[in-house]
Order: sequence, then C-alpha cells, then structure tokens
Amino acid sequence: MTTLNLPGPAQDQSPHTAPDTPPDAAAVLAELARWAELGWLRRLDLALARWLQAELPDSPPELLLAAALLAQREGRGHSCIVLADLLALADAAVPVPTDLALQAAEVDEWLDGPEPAQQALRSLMARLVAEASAPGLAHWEALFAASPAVQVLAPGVPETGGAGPATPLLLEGGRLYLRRHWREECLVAAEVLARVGPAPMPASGAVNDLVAEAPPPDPAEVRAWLDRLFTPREPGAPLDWQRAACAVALRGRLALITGGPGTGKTYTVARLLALVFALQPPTVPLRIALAAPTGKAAARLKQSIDLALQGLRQAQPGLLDWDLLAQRLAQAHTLHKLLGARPDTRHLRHDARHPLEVDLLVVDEASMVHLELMAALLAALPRRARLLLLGDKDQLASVEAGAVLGDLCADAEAGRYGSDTAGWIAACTGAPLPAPYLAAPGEASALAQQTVMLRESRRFHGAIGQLAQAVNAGDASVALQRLQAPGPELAHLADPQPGGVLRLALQGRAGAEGGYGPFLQALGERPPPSASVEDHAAWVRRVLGAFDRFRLLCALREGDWGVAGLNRAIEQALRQRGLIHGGASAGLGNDWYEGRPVMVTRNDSALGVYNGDVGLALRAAPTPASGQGSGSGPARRAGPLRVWFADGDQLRSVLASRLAAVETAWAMTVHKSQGSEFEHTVLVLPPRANPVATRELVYTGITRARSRFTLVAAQPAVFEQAVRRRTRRASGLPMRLAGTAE
Ligand SMILES: Nc1ncnc2c1ncn2[C@@H]1O[C@H](COP(=O)(O)OP(=O)(O)OP(=O)(O)O)[C@@H](O)[C@H]1O
Repeated sequence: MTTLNLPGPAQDQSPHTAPDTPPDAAAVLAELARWAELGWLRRLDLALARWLQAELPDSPPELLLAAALLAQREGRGHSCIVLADLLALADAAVPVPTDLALQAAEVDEWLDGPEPAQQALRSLMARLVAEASAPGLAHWEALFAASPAVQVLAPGVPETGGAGPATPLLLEGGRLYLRRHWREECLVAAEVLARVGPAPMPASGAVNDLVAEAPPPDPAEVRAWLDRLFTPREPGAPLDWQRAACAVALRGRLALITGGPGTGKTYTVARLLALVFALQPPTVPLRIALAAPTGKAAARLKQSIDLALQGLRQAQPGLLDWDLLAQRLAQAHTLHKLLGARPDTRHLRHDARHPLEVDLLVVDEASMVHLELMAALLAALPRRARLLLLGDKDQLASVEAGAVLGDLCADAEAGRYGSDTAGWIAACTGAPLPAPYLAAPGEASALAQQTVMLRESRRFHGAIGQLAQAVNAGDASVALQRLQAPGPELAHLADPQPGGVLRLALQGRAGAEGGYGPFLQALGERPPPSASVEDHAAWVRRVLGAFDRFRLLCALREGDWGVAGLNRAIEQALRQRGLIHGGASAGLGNDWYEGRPVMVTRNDSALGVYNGDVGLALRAAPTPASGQGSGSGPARRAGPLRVWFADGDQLRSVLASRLAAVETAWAMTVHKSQGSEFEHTVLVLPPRANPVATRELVYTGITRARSRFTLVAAQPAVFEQAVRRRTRRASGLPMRLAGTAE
C-alpha cells in the first residue's frame, strides 16, 4: 500500500484519458500502466491485461480493465469479480440485478491505493459505461461473450465446464473468474454436496467401506455414550452444543464445527473420536488422520486431543480400549504433507486417482484453508471417509484466494436446522433444540444440518474475551472503552512514533512486563560446550518456549509500522545493545545471527518445512574437534547455525544455510499468526486508515492473546474504522451450495 502523496484522478494525467476521447484499449492499458506505476495495481495484474491484448488485439477495453482488476482482486483473496460490483462504481443508476446488488453494496476498495486511486477507477468506469451504447451488465456480458478469451456459462454448469475451449477467463452468472479458481470452486461445491447427501454404495466391499456405510447408530446408544464422555448434565438442562456437534457429526460424512477460541472444538472432537471408536465394530480398523494448515497448528491439535483423551482415560480407565484408540490416531501433519506435496512441483501425491487411505480426517484451523488447498483435499479424500472441519469462521481467511470456511458456515450463527435434525439432536442429547435455531420452511440446507457453532468460550471469560466479542459485533466504541478500562489484561498504546512499539518489544508494559526480554535471557543461558546433546535440546526447547510467549502482529507488511520496518528496528536495537551478533562478520550469511526468529515463506517438502512455520536460528550442540585434545577433555567445535522448530514436544532442525525462503519474524502479519497463541500479543495498526485493517484482522489479532493484549494504534479512529470494516470476499461458492435444500 503506498502512502505517497498521489496525483489526482485519471483524466488530469494522461493524454489517452482526456474526457472527450473514448477510452479505447490503448487508453485503458495506458491508464492501467499508470496505476501500476503508482503502486495501485501489481505489475502482474497489468501483465494479464497486456497479454490479453497481445494475444487478442481486438479485446474490448472493458475486458482489459476487468482482467487486470480480476488479477488484482485475486491477489487480495477474491476468487472472482462480480461485474455488477464493478459497474456500480460507474454510476449508481446502472441497472444491477437485485440478487447481485447486495454484494455491490459491500464491496471494499478495488485498487491498492488511497482515495485518488478509487476515484481514478470510478472515473474510468464512468467513461467506459457512458461510451457504451447500451450501458449495463447485459452489455458487458455480451462484450465478454464475444471474446475468444472468455467462456460464458449459465450458473451451475458442472465442473467439467461443458464443451468448448479452455479459455483463461470464465463468466458465470455475472461473475468473472480465472478458470483455475472456477474449477476449484465447482469441485469444492460438488464434493461438499456429495458428502452432505446420501452415502454412496460401497465401491469395493473392502472392510473400510463399511465404516461410512454402517446404518446411523441408535440414538439411545449415542446418548448413553455422550453421557459417559461428557460431564453429566442436570435433568432439564438446556442443549449442550458440544454434544449436539457430536450427534450431528455422527450422522454424515462431513461436519463443520465452528466457534471462537476456547469454545471447546478440540475438546469436542476428542470425545467424538472416542464415540466413533466406541460405536465401531471392533473388526473394523478405523484409520484416523489429523491435519492442519501449519505445522504448529497440527502439533497443537494432536497435543490437545492427546491431552483430552488422557483425561478421559484417567477418569474412566475401563470405558474403552484406550491403547487401541491411541494407535489409530496417527501423528498430525500439515495438509501439504498429508497430501504428499513434492519438492519443486505443485503436483501432490494424493489426488482423486491416488486417494488418501483414511476413514476419518480431522482438519483444524480450517479458516486458513484456501480454495486451491480445499479443492485438493476434497479431491484426494475418498467420499466414504468422514471429514471434520474445525475452525473459527470469524477469523481472517487465508491470504490466498477463497474464504471457504466462511462460505461453508454461512448458516452457522442462525442454525437453520430442519425438523429431522432437531429430532436427532434431541434424541441423542436429551435436550430439545432451542426454537430460534429451527429453520423457516424451505430454509434448511443440507450443509446447515451438518454444521454446529459452539457458542460458549471456556478460556476467555475476562477482558480479552469481552473485547473480542465487542469487535466481532462491530461495536467499536464498546471495544475502545474496554481497551481503556483499568486492569493488566488490556492496554492501548497511542504513541505516534514506532519507538513505543520497540519499547514494548524489549521490555513489555506495566501489567505485561517482559516483551522479548525473557527470550533474550534464555538465549544467553546456552549450556557450556561440554553439555550433553540432551542438555542442548532442553535449552533449545526453553528458548523456543520463551520466544512463543510474546509476539508483535502487524496489519501491514511494509513501512515503519509494518513487519519489515519493525523487524529492522528491533534488529538494530538488539545489535546496539550487544544482544545479537552475526552477519558476515561472525562468519554467517548476511542476514543470519544466533537468535534470529524466522518464518518459512515457501513449502519445501524435501527439507520438511512449510509456509508459515516459525523457527529460531541457534547453534547446534558443539561436536568434538577431531585430532585435538587437552587435559580437560577433547576440544569441541561450535556447532553450525541451524533453524529449530518445535512440533509439540518434538524438535526438528534444518541448516540455516539451506533455508532460502525465510523472513525475520520478531514481527509478523496477523495473517501468518493464525493457528498460534502467545501469552502477550501486541497488535500494531497502521497510523492512517487502510483497507487492509478489517474487523476480521483485529478479531484474529486479539484472539491470539492468551492473557495480555496490547493495541498499538496512534489514532483511535483507525481502530474504529477497522472494526467497522467487514471483508466480504467475492465467491460463487455460496451460490453453488445454495441448492442443498434438505
Ligand atoms: N465441556 C467442557 N467442560 C470442561 N472443560 C472444557 C469443556 N469444553 C472445553 N473445555 C476446556 O476449555 C479449554 C478450551 O477448549 P479447546 O482447546 O477444546 O477449545 P478450542 O475451541 O479448540 O480452542 P482453540 O480455538 O484455541 O483451538 C480447554 O482447556 C478444554 O479442556
């Protein structure tokens, strides 16, 4: 995002865009080039428009503009653009069909620039629309349909795309797609619908086909098991949504369990696994897989499930064959690893032809699963297998295109259960479904029947939970009041200089002392060279643990208040204080020093590191130097610098020199922090309003904090605007799933 003082609207700038000249293809391309120059568009976005024009010189200017904007919006996480939204920029009077008008009202900025960027686009759109003989959506659709670059489809055509050439662009029901995303969307919708529908016939008669083909269990038996696995409920107590989630998940091959942090999603799934295991005939070897988008989230999932099962086992040792259940629970993996990502290729080992050998798959932090990954996962998972998606639908969606969990959980808040589901839930849990969650006639989609939202946070009772709630409700003034209330949990730093953030990082604040101080101290307490490998590993664990207690999260990547600026400032301050030593002078690569926290930015399955993994550069345990000795034992050579990662209790490390795609991680983006929690989390908002700062971003930042949260916002207005700004990603998935009436 540029913060330059930018020139005004387009017509003042370019000879191609004088108001009385019709904006032809050359004029539009020149204008797009100007926007790219100003940082409002990426070079990549411009390149798509230029490529189209080079390949098809007759391309209409409207299509060139739409293609560049489609590429730009794709980079902002949208799977498509809604042409009606674009046309609405030109003139409120442009006819927009009512079903699309809702989306038009919710669009955010189209260009990565301040108001002059938006004005430039509106102005160009107004002129394009004014020049058209028959302005409006139908005219644009006709123009696009005439281009060999665009295939036009009626809404809901199956994933094959029907007949016709594989054009790069695709227009369906007023939405313009890059073909790739359209195909992924169709696949996700088809797979979801197939899994919430009736079970397929066994394909091979193999023993595991019986897993999902078994008739639904007897609700009385389910209820008896739920009573054993959950804390006893008082007669007449209201519905326990955790039990309801288990009941719903038992009924189908796909279940979505959503809820804020600490609402017991993992607690519930651990009991659900025990329940499925208990109801399974002992002859059927149930294969359970656990996965999450990042290594850390996967390790956390496994740890929480193990802990919950241990608790159950201690309380009721004779209830189940706990050892067998533990054996069935494989190690948790990242989704990339589960799917068999290979080095140097996007190709995955598992796909529809080489499906995963799994009967029940649990995916945590599903809000981070983007469209492409979800499509790959659903393609590779046999339809007879059970899939449980866990996540917080209110969190930020992935950086990549798609907001799949949000789209799938469209009905989660309202419930919208049909009478069948309500009856099943009541029979399995012993409590009636509260009337407000019943669907109105015709409203109960098949997907809603398989979705449960957990509503009570078991972790956040205090100030952080209340703040998160106010933000989620869009109530900026209550959120600000909570931030200013006395107490150690919350604080608001309104320092107009980044120096205040630096102090927080190095010392913490009143009520949340420390910052990175305890980490730096642990780093300095390296065991002596004579220490054993075990002692060295224990030290690495201590340092990693100390690092994970505090984190700076930024809305922006660039600038003094972004990840890049704050990382630089922290490194400089630490060097000045003599707390880090490194770079070329210490015989290390320029960027490396002991204690450097790094985040992996590209999957490398050969090294076993995945995008988003955070590790610390620490020297390996010293090794005896060959051929040397002294009276006090063999001399030891300092170990090489390795980057250490913790997956729960497991440590793994990679030579720092082999990790090419990493960035320093004293500060990281809120996006990349998903799936992690820190004792004290600091959220740094930009000094001026910025479309990147949204309600979902603020909510995600706050809910990363375990016990202390600090907001850094020089202007309270920036926080207020962010809380009011909801992101809605353009996607055709809700439309594709809408035909799922029960
Ligand atoms: N019904 C319950 N009774 C008692 N304790 C519970 C119950 N549900 C959850 N908890 C406890 O609340 C805490 C949070 O639960 P859990 O970790 O399952 O939540 P979560 O939704 O998975 O959280 P996150 O979003 O952070 O992953 C845990 O300590 C768990 O043991």
